[in-house]
Amino acid sequence: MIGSIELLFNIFMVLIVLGGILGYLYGPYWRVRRVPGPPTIPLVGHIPLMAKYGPDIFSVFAEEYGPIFRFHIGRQPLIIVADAELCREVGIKKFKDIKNRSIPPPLAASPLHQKGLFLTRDARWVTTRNTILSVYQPSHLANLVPTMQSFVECATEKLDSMAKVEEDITFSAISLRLATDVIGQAAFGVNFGLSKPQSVGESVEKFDGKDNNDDEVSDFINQHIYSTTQVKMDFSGSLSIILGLLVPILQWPFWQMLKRIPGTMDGKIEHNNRHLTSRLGAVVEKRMKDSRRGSKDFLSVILNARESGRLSKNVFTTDYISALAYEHLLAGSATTAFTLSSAVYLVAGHPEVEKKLLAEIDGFGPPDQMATASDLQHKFPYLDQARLLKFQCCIEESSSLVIKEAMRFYMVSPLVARETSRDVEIGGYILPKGTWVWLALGVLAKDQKNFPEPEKFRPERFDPSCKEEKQRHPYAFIPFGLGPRSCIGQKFAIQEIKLALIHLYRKYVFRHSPYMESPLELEFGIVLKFKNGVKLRVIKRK
Ligand code: HEM
Repeated sequence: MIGSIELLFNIFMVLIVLGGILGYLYGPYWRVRRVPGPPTIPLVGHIPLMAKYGPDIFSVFAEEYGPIFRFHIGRQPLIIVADAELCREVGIKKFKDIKNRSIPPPLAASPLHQKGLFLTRDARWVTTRNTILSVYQPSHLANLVPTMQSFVECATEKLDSMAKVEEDITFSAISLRLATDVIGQAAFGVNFGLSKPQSVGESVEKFDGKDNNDDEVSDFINQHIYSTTQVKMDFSGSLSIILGLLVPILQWPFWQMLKRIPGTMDGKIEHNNRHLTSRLGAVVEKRMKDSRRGSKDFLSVILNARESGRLSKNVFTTDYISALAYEHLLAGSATTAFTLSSAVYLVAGHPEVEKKLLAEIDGFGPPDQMATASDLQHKFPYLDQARLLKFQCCIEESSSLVIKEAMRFYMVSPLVARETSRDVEIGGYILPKGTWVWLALGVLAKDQKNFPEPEKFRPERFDPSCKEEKQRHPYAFIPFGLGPRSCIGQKFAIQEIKLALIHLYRKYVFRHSPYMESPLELEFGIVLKFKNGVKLRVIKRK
């Protein structure tokens, strides 16, 4: 009798444990099961498809399942929104119920990444965003033009000699160095010196307060690159990240264990991020002690606000400030560099676009005349359509036909993550609190309803006087996201890219390298990048 009670008890316990496991694995799916979606492989979901096809897979699923569908990263369902009007609903109309971002598994164990603006939530996000917004006001950005311009000149100084020897340049590497330097100066007030430090303005400071030692700088940049490239959404990441994708509950304990084991990928990531954090901490502390820091860079603006008593010192602790400054480096370098490289690559393959662009840039004035912020806005209709956009209330950012089309063609950030903070209805489905809702900006940009012949590079499709542009949904093209949570660095990035393009095309034109693959191969981590870089031949203009 006692034996059978024990047996029953054991069976009951096993059932409870099994029920718990099943509930844990299938609970998230169950809550959104009414949203259509492709069949999934238990445990792994659609991760293999993402690894194989990258974000293009979302266009295929959008055709099959409609504008809102389920996609599974391991056990975690993502509700993918692939329609301009529904994106407006998520990003703007229902913003108050969907204002935070979900934390993707690769970042779940990284305090460095989680303390930035991107992943902060609710009240902390509001305070932080409001504090740093001043750095992105037009007047502040206009003051940055000479700094950006001098970095552009330094970064492209060697092109003359490259043109003479007719060798390939890896343009994507040049643009990454340029974008990193620009954001280093604007965010930290530090010249990393990647684009040749000696000729850049007087505000140059030494990295970490030490001599501007090349090894120090390249170490820092390598750590930065390592830290960003480890953020992966497939099975090529560290063991704790893979567990985070499959069974998130195990990520934290495994991370705690694995990070202590030298030689493991987790150990390397921890070692790298610890160094990075301590370097950033050193920069922050040095600036804290500097009574004459001014308010030119982002770091100083936050420190000034903190000291003025406008911000709670508990909110802006050193580690949060370091994370914010670091995030700027992260968010501002790879994205801007990718966009600049894709624009130059695409123009190199389209002589008719190049011809128009050159005519406009040559018409601006003598080669040594530097464009001001106002020139950038008003004097480059093909490159810059600010004048025309003034009347378009829906697209708040002025940007160029060429840049816009390049951003549409290769959308660097094809997915934007959000999370519901209460039950909310989207597209006819009730999404419970805590649902991960991801906006598929990349799918919108290739939707032929809004962009006929989407595989053609045609900047004129953005001309405000053309039928295509007039008929397009106002939120069909949102490479910087939308609503209150849209990209804070949008104007900063566009200003830098415009300055770079004007400077480059005044002196050079570019052709595809015969050694480069066609079409370009892309890789997707958290943002898109070129798998093998962008290799070009540079030709000096007469
Ligand atoms: C071509 C360049 C860039 C692209 C395509 C881009 C794209 C994006 C996108 C799509 C988002 C998410 C928006 C949303 O959720 O609606 C975002 C957010 C963000 N970006 Fe950018 N970005 C670029 C450059 C920059 C630069 C230069 C900076 C910094 C100087 C920056 C800083 C940020 C930050 C801090 C956020 C989070 C904003 C928040 O949550 O309040 N980005 N970006």
